[in-house]
Amino acid sequence: MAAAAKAAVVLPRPVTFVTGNAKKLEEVKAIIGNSIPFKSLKLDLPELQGEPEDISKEKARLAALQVNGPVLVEDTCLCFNALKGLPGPYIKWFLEKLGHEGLNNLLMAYEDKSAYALCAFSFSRGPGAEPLTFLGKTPGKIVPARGPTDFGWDPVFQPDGYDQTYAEMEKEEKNKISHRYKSLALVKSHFKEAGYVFQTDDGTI
Ligand SMILES: O=c1[nH]cnc2c1ncn2[C@@H]1O[C@H](COP(=O)(O)OP(=O)(O)O)[C@@H](O)[C@H]1O
Ligand SMILES: [Mg+2]
Repeated sequence: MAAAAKAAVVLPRPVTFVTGNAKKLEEVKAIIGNSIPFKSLKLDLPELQGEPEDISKEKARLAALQVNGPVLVEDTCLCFNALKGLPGPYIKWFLEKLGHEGLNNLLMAYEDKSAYALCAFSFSRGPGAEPLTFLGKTPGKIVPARGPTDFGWDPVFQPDGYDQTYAEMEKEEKNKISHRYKSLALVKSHFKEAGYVFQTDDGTI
């Protein structure tokens, strides 16, 4: 006989994906599709300093309190191996201040141009619940900017095994190999395994 079924965890409403970044939202929509019922909320949450996983978890705790329900948040790092993982979680400010050329210049003194993109999604079932974190990592290298400049450091990151930068790739192609795709694949399997049940607004399940 099969093991006794676990009681389903009922979530009071769809998961809210909290982000202030429209481009991230676009990718998350494309990758998640209909597999997880979610809506989005545009909110730029403060970020703790520290390790990527801890930053993401803390963001989820804050978001769950603000939304008063289940939330999904993410934090993305771009880590240069020659710089022992920096800029990492601080890439947003490095990019803002230095631009694509400045990011390349940071590596001028090093032969090693390798880097990795790291995405940390965290899911919290609600206020007070310990968030779960899912990490997705895509290795590549830092190159002089090529391609459209509409999303962050996409033009300077060339994933291993490709001649194109993230920016030059078709969106569907990026979404099949990206750090965000890999992290969301783990989120999706977690949802599948946990078998969450979503309560709709009118109280029915
Ligand atoms: O997949 C990506 N490609 C290129 N740039 C990205 C990607 N994901 C995030 N970024 C950029 O990297 C930085 C990561 O910062 P963070 O994850 O804190 O973003 P957010 O605060 O805008 O949500 C931001 O500048 C963001 O625009
Ligand atoms: Mg960040």
